[in-house]
Amino acid sequence: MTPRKEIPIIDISPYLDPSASPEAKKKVVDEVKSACSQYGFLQIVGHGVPLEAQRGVLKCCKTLFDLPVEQKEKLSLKNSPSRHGYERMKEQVLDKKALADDKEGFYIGKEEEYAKGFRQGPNQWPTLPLASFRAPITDYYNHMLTLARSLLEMLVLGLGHPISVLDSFTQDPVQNLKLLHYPPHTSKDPKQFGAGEHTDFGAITMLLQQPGKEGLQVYYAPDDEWLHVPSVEDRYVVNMGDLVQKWTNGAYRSTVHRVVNAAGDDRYSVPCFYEGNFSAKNPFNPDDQSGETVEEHVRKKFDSSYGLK
Ligand SMILES: O=C(O)CCC(=O)C(=O)O
Ligand SMILES: [Fe+2]
Repeated sequence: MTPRKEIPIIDISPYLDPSASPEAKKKVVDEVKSACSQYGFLQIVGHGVPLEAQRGVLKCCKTLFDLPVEQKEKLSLKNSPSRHGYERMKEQVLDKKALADDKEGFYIGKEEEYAKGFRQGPNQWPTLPLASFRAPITDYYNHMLTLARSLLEMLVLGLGHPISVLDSFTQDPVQNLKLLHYPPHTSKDPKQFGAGEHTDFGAITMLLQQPGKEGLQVYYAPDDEWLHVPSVEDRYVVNMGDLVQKWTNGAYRSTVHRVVNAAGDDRYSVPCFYEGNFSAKNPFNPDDQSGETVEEHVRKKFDSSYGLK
């Protein structure tokens, strides 16, 4: 019997350690490259994000989603030109062949003073004490920016590019946290998912799951099977979005995945979507400047999943 496939688990700490040898760093880059080519997904440890920051953001999920629904509705993403804020239960349809997603969510981006456009504007903060929401969220957001930068470096190095190709792409980057709450499923309809089948829209996603609360499934085409991803404290799941697949001509894959809440009770998770500079075209290949910008691509997919325009 062939062993069951699993998403590779990679310790990236040698890459982050200034005193590690070039060989040790290259080994990490090679492992990341191989996971992105075969699965489009990896699990990472040794990532440098403090445990308190991870626990803090998961606690914010409970704090936010426990608020009365009227209070959450006041923060609807539909009120915000930048589309920050609250997604009510069953508001998003990630798979149009399935039922609406059995989840609620809350988007937080970089705090801007005024509305600049899609994904770039002020956040809609709930009325909660600074220390119980905005402060831990902001701290976590900044850790994600640092992690994204390191991951992107490994991705470009894996394809033989110098790190400098990232210079303009990582300038003023758009990045969004999404707090997610999956209640226990009440429907037994086989078309009901917590999150329907989809690929992520942007560049890379860094996903934090509530430890022990499983639900993420990744489609592995060679075996035509869904791989169940474990949920282990201090381990991130990283995946490539559509843009990276397009920019690398498929060398790194953007893989279909979905969520079925297997926890038996509430499940919280926090994906962080790193999109990069919104006017970028192809940071992996400066000669390929055809096609859409990051903003055009992400906006189209986002709007379609919420039935906006
Ligand atoms: O909650 C999860 O485990 C994954 C969520 C996801 O795939 C997404 O929000 O794009
Ligand atoms: Fe996703």
